[in-house]
Amino acid sequence: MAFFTHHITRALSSSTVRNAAIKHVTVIGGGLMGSGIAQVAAATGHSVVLVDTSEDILKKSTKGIEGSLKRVVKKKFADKPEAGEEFVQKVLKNISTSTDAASVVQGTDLVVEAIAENLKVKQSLFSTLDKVAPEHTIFASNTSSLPIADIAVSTARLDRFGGIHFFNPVPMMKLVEVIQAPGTSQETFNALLDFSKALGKHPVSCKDTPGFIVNRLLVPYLIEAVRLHERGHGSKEDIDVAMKLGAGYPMGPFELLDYVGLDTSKFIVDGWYQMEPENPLFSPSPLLNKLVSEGKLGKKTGEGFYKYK
Ligand SMILES: CCCCCCC[C@H](O)CC(=O)SCCNC(=O)CCNC(=O)[C@H](O)C(C)(C)COP(=O)([O-])OP(=O)([O-])OC[C@H]1O[C@@H](n2cnc3c(N)ncnc32)[C@H](O)[C@@H]1OP(=O)([O-])[O-]
Ligand SMILES: NC(=O)c1ccc[n+]([C@@H]2O[C@H](COP(=O)([O-])OP(=O)(O)OC[C@H]3O[C@@H](n4cnc5c(N)ncnc54)[C@H](O)[C@@H]3O)[C@@H](O)[C@H]2O)c1
Repeated sequence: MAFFTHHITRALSSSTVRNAAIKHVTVIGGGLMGSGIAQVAAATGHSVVLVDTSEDILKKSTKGIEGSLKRVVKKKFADKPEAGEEFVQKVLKNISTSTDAASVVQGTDLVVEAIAENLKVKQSLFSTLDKVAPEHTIFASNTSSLPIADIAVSTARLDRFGGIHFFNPVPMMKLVEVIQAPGTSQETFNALLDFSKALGKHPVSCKDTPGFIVNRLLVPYLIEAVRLHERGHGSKEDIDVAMKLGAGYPMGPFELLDYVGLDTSKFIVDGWYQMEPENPLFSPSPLLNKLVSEGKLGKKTGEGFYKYK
């Protein structure tokens, strides 16, 4: 069995990794992003514990990771399928799973949080973990749109708290935005940059500004595509084709929204509306709200703007 339930005792005690490179990583949230982050961390030799709320979800996460790894090795080990299979098994052995975050952070150097895009839920998680995680453990959020400082304030380790924003699909997307909040120490920031590089990613530095770099530009574009369609000015199919063939995007805006997840997209737009209520771009979108209320959350549920079944 490639995946095993986490045992609290670890071979390496927390004190031996103090000030050393990040080796043990706890990823909280085994959805689209957490699974991808766990996968690339394990594939680059880190020991990873992946945490979610139920064994059923974690089973789905591990199945997804295995499927994604197989896609990766199909290319990387095209001429050596046996070596590819060996690599998959080696990576899977680096990942254990747990439903109890507080009990597994003891030996961790870094906690990467990738749970729902909801400030209160993220604060509650970090506040709990702050009381049990070792002193040296760095906390980082993969939030798409929330200020890192607002999440960090739930802990007493502002200096060891930063942002690490990955892109979907994590195994394919090279970029990581590393965010230095006002309280983030230079040491923590450097550790997150080094960790991103160790994953084979290309980090860019970013201040704690809403949407960081990519989403500051991407969110207005995506939501404006929905508005354009809601106004009856273009079908979603034509808008998608237009942006792929006319602007060179790999996916059209509706395909990308489905790929990101409509629940996550709604969380982001609603959050920005609260932040900037005078900006009509972020006012509630009837179409987005309808799809989410119907449980049509995009590719992950089999239907969003498009059907995938
Ligand atoms: C309203 C507010 C919304 C805001 C949203 C913000 C969200 C967030 O904060 C930021 C983001 O992430 S923004 C989002 C940022 N993201 C973007 O913008 C993404 C834009 N899209 C793209 O870059 C491309 O379409 C893809 C790279 C996804 C797929 O490439 P493609 O060529 O179009 O199509 P293909 O034929 O399917 O795949 C080809 C091969 O790629 C490989 N592979 C693919 N997925 C894999 C995986 N999961 N695992 C492993 N491997 C994977 C595999 O080898 C596959 O070959 P296979 O033989 O089929 O196995
Ligand atoms: N989807 C994207 O394209 C994308 C890209 C970059 C960043 N993000 C951000 O990453 C985070 C996760 O997004 P996602 O798309 O992976 O969401 P998702 O819905 O696919 O997965 C979230 C997972 O977190 C789990 N979870 C929720 N509360 C939890 C808790 N208290 N403890 C443990 N697990 C918990 C859920 O069960 C679920 O499996 C969000 O903050 C989102 O904004 C998303």
